[in-house]
Amino acid sequence: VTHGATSGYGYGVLGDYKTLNTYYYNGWYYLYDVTKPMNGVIETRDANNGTTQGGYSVDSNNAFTSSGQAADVDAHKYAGIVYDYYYNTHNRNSFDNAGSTIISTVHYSTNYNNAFWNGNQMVYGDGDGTTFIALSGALDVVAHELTHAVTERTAGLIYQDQSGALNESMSDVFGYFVEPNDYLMGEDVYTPGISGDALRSISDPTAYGQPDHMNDYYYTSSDNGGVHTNSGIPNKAAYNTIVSIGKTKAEKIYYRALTVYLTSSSDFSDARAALLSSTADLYGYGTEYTAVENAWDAVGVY
Ligand SMILES: CCC(=O)Oc1c(C)cccc1C(=O)O
Ligand SMILES: [Ca+2]
Ligand SMILES: [Zn+2]
Repeated sequence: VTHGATSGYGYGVLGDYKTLNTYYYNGWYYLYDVTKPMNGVIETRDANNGTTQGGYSVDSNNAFTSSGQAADVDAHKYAGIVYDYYYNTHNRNSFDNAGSTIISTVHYSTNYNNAFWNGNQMVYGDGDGTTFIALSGALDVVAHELTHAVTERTAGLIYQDQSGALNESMSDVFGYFVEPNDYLMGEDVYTPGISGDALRSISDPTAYGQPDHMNDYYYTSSDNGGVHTNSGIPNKAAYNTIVSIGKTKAEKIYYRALTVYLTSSSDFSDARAALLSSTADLYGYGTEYTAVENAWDAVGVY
């Protein structure tokens, strides 16, 4: 065969075996997934500890089994899982709902305890080995980053103060919806030497220094007005909503709020209103509506 879709495999950041959608071309196998509907493509690249986009992640025998390939394996696999979540659950075709290619770059810089969406692609550091290991090794982190892209193309929540904290919260909340086995964020790649901890918790934001009530809103000029701190307040409201109406209904109202009602300057009170409008649209003014009111009352947002 000259070129085309192939099935490979590899080991992820935690040493776990996984199959991969790859592409054979001219003697090399690429982390390039063409199996998605509507021609959605997922491609994974390797910066090789530089700070450029890097070149395609390739392998000579379709077995991505070296330690240096683990971050590539997970970035690729998990981007595919997040694509599938948005398509299967919300009928959204990639972050722009137009099938744009989802690009990830791993091994960005050195000892880089960070992951981000740069406006065009996801970028993952390797961590310093103490605070983080390679950040693409956590599905909720990948979902968090790709949700920044979805938010950017929908509500466009400005990354500052309350709209910025909402931006962060949407990424954490969809990180939960994609990986609903716990209410923690980043636990799989955070502090390898400490078990049971996480970057954040949506069930108890205060466990990691975040407020869970407006009375404790953190006014600061750093971190774009504390967007990674104040996200605890809408995160707690989301947790309250999930516990009372269940994940299936909660993810529908959150997706509708993000894509229909929220705008770039929405604040926490606007988020409450957007979620109530979404709930009314989908389920009426019954128990679900009351549950969302109670969820936001409990965090002091009206
Ligand atoms: C859960 C993923 C996450 O929070 O990634 C970030 C990290 C690790 C550092 C700085 C910013 C971010 C982010 O994506 O907001
Ligand atoms: Ca998690
Ligand atoms: Zn974020």
